[in-house]
Amino acid sequence: EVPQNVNDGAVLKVCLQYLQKTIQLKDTNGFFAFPVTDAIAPGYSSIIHHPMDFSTMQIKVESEQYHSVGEYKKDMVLMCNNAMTYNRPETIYYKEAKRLLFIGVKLLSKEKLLHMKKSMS
Ligand SMILES: CC(=O)c1cc(-c2ccccc2)c2ncccn12
Repeated sequence: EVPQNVNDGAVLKVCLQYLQKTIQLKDTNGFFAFPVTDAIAPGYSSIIHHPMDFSTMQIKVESEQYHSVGEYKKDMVLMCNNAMTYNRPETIYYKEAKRLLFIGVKLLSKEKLLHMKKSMS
């Protein structure tokens, strides 16, 4: 019988891998797949001090740097807020960030997570 706390780390990792895959699928243009460079976004690194993107989040999931879904959600919200800070509202990047934020928050909602937890136990 595996003690529950050991199992919880494995369960969390499977949940985060599922959430990452599901949310990243919505980024159809791949705008959020990799860190934004100053080459494609002039002045980005002097405006955004805590950059975040899906490839960074993927590394953190695989190396078990997230200890809860809440910590993962914070990075997803940070990634979207960065895009809504740097880009003007009329740009596709801003609009895509807003859409991803809505999808992500809905997917990571309390009831969805409770349901997922139930289906895991
Ligand atoms: C996410 C973001 O802010 C972003 C992604 C991109 C992007 C564009 C093409 C390919 C990959 C990312 C981008 N280009 C200009 C200004 C902002 N961006």
